[in-house]
Amino acid sequence: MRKLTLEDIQRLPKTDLHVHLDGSLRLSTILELAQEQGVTLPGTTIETLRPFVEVGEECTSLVDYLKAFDVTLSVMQTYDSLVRTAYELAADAAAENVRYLEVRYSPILHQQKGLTLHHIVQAVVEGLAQAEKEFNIKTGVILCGIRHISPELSNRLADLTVAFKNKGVVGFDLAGAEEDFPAKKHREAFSRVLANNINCTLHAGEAYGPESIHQAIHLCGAHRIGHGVRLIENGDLLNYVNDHRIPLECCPSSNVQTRAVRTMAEHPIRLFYDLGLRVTVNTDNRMVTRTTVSEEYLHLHETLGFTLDEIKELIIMGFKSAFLPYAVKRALLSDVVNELKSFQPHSLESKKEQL
Ligand SMILES: O=c1[nH]cnc2c1ncn2[C@@H]1O[C@H](CO)[C@@H](O)[C@H]1O
Ligand SMILES: [Zn+2]
Repeated sequence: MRKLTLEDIQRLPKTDLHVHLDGSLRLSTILELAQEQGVTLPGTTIETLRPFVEVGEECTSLVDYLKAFDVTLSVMQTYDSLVRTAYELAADAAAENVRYLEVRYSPILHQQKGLTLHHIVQAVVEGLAQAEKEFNIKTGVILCGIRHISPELSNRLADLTVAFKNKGVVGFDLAGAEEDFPAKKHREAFSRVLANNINCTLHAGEAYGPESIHQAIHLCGAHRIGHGVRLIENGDLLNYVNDHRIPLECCPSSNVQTRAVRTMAEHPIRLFYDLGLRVTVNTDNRMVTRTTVSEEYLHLHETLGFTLDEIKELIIMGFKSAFLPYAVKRALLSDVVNELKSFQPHSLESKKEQL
C-alpha cells in the first residue's frame, strides 16, 4: 500500500472535537505569559520547561498525566491570557486545516486571581471569534465539570453553560480523575444542561471500565463519549453505542500516555471502526501529548493500517459528530465531502507526472 505523508494528511479538511485549552498552549507562550505576569515556572527555557508540561513514556496513569495542568493553569488566570491561548489554539489548528474545532476547559480552574466565571468564558469566546475572522475555521466551546472537584461546582458550570447557550458555548463535559469519582455524583449538573436542550459529552472508559460509560450514557445523558476505549470490555454496551450512533472521541496518543491502552498497535479504534461505530479522531491535548490532529491520523495510517478512504470516512464522522445545528452541519459536511472527493495525495500526483 502506498503510504500517505504527514503533508498529505495536513491538507485534508478535519475536525478536532476533543481538545483541552489548558493542555494545548504553545510552550513559548507559557514562558512569555509567566514573564508578563511574574509567575514562577519550574523551567525558564523551552527545553527546561518541556518535561513539566509534556508527557513522555514515564507517565504511569491519568492522574500522573494531569499534573502538567498545574503548570499551564498558573499562567491562565488573566483575561488576556485566555483570549491569547484560545486564539493561538485555533490558529494552530487552522494551520493544519482543522475546519471545525470544539475547545474545552473548566472555568473554575481559572479563578485564582479573581476573574469572574462570566469573564473567563467571555475571554475564550473572544479569542476564538478573533481566530474565526482570520482563518478558515469554525469553533465552539465546551465547558467541563471536574470529577474530582465537587458536584456543586459542576452545577455552577452547568448554569454557566446554559447562560452561554448560543453565545459560543456548544456543550458540557465531565473531565478529571475517573477512578473513584463516578459520573453519577454529577447527575444534577447534566440534568440542568439537558433540560435546556444542550449537548453533553463525558470523559468515560479512559481510566475506568465500561460501568463508567454506562453511567455517562444512561445517568448523565451523554450524546458523545470522550475516549471510551474500555468499551471493548462490554459487547452489549458496545452494541448499544453502535446502534444509537453515539460518537466516540478517540485520542490515541493520549491513551497510550495515560496507559488506557498499552500500545498504539493495540488501540481499539481499529476494532470500533471495523464494527461500524461512529469514531472520531482528536488530540486531547496538543502540547501535553505533543501531537496534532494530522499526527494522530498518521499513527492510524502507519500503525493501524487505516487507508486513505478509511481516513476520509473518519473525517466525515468527525463532522457528523459536531455539536452544531443540523442545517449548519449539513452545509459544512456537503462542502467537506466534495473536497474529499477531489483530494489527491501529493505523493500520488508526483507519481502520475513520472509516468
Ligand atoms: O484525558 C483527560 N482525561 C480527563 N481529564 C482531562 C484529560 N485531559 C485534561 N483533563 C482535565 O480537564 C481539565 C479541563 O480542561 C484539565 O485541567 C485537566 O484536569
Ligand atoms: Zn480529554
